[in-house]
Amino acid sequence: MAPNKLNSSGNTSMPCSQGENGFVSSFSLFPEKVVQELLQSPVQGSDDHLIEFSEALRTVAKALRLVAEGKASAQAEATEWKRKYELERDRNLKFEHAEKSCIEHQADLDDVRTNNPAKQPTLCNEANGQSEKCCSRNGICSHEVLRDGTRGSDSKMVKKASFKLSWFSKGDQSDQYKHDIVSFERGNITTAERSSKQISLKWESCPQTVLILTKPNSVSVQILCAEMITWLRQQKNLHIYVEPHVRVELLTESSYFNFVETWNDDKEVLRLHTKVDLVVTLGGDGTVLWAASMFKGPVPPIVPFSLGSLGFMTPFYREQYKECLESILKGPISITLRHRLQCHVIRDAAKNEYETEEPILVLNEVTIDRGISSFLTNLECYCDNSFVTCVQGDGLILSTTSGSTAYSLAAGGSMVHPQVPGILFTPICPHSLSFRPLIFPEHVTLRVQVPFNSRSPAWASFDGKDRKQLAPGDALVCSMAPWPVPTACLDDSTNDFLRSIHEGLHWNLRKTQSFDGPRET
Ligand SMILES: NC(=O)c1ccc[n+]([C@@H]2O[C@H](COP(=O)([O-])OP(=O)(O)OC[C@H]3O[C@@H](n4cnc5c(N)ncnc54)[C@H](O)[C@@H]3O)[C@@H](O)[C@H]2O)c1
Ligand SMILES: Nc1ncnc2c1ncn2[C@@H]1O[C@H](COP(=O)(O)OP(=O)(O)OP(=O)(O)O)[C@@H](O)[C@H]1O
Repeated sequence: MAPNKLNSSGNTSMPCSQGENGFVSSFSLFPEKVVQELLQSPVQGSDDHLIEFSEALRTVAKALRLVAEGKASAQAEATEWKRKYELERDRNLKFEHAEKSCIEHQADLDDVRTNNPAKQPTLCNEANGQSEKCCSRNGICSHEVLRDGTRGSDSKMVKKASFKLSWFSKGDQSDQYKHDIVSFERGNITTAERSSKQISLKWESCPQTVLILTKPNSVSVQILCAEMITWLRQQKNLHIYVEPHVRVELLTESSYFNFVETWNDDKEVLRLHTKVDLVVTLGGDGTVLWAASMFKGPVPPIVPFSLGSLGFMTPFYREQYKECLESILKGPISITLRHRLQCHVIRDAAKNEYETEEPILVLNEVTIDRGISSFLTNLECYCDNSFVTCVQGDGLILSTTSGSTAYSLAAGGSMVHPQVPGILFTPICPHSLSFRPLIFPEHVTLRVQVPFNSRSPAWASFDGKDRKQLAPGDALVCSMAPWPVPTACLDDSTNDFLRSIHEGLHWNLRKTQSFDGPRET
């Protein structure tokens, strides 16, 4: 440390510094009297005195240095605390902001769900630089995935295509959404004019990436898949994704398919919705279910081609795949937003309701049944914490309206138009003469609990797969998922639905009574 210099008046200029936040002068650390004595006492001529004085100065300097160092570290600590505080404060501000916008967004969603016309959102679309309100609860926020561009196989940056969803009704030119809740004018409660709300998807930028999913172990499907990929690449210059095993099959056939892309692990599957503009399924209903199960969040529009057996949800014919795809890629597309159920298994050992296993999304239904046990199931059911009933029989089906024509139908449930938002509550062979199926509104949360006095465990299965055992005390909680599956219509939601129950299930098909016969008198 540099020796202290005497200033012009013989005073020692002691080290002191003004730090950025008011670091005090060193002198104020000592009693005024001592400092004055030190500074006033003139340096005596005698060596002893000089030595004594310089010793005293050294001691003071050391003390000051210690103080300064102590102050500095205290200062550094204070600065560090201040930095941490500012970081925490910024984080809290961000969180509050996010929470506030989430509350606003939820309010928007609630407004949408209560069909508040003033709040009808139109989907976001950053492609043309407009930042509009967020999408509806049942829509797909195309802007949410637009941010991620990806590199195509030719290493060109591929942006996700943007699109807009709108409601339109055939007769009415405007696509304004008509609110269909009751309105109250002059004391008369009336239901607003209902409009056929067919949902339409309009591309705002060209789709560039297609994922093709195929039913396994089918030669005819493999042949069509190779042909369709070749056409999409040569005529439309699209990026194509397939499942890993399909890419291996294609390359075995010809190295031409080297441009086809795939993924390496489940983490990449979770990001698929940020890359894929359109999904094409080649198979039956199970392939559509398989396609939906690959998306744990937003689902790109799905174009199901019928190459299965029944094909209830697969309206497109393989023979006209070129015309179909031309029209789909050009748009607009009539789509059916097929609601999904989000299921959580809550184990008895869980500490609280939020400690659940990974949520499972189903497009058809979740069933809770007796499995291989020969005993009746005994399931306690609640709707929003209100007791509903106790199911004693083979089990219970909680189904979407899309799944109303699947297992639920076989168990005696009603067939419901897939655009109707609701949850079907259908018992499987109930041992009771009075148990009729129910349909709940889409906003409820259903809970199925295995009571502790149940003679055997129950089993849950999701779209017919992934069976999980439910021990006494375990529960399954189910509610509407926020991400529906948008499937393209050949005509529109209603005509496609009617065609599938007529052609697929031969609903109410009977010989017509002959004209001749007794007459009314
Ligand atoms: N007793 C039954 O009817 C029964 C039993 C088990 C599963 N299923 C259904 O099978 C579905 C799984 O289908 P998969 O193809 O993976 O298995 P799968 O191959 O066993 O097909 C079962 C049948 O259900 C039909 N199906 C599937 N979803 C349908 C829907 N939404 N509407 C009308 N029919 C539909 C399929 O076309 C198929 O013919 C389950 O979600 C369940 O609904 C039905
Ligand atoms: N890409 C896939 N990977 C693995 N399994 C699949 C895939 N696609 C379909 N599956 C399964 O293969 C089975 C048969 O598929 P799918 O249901 O489409 O054909 P299908 O039964 O002949 O037709 P349908 O369901 O219309 O009667 C289903 O259980 C389905 O879950």
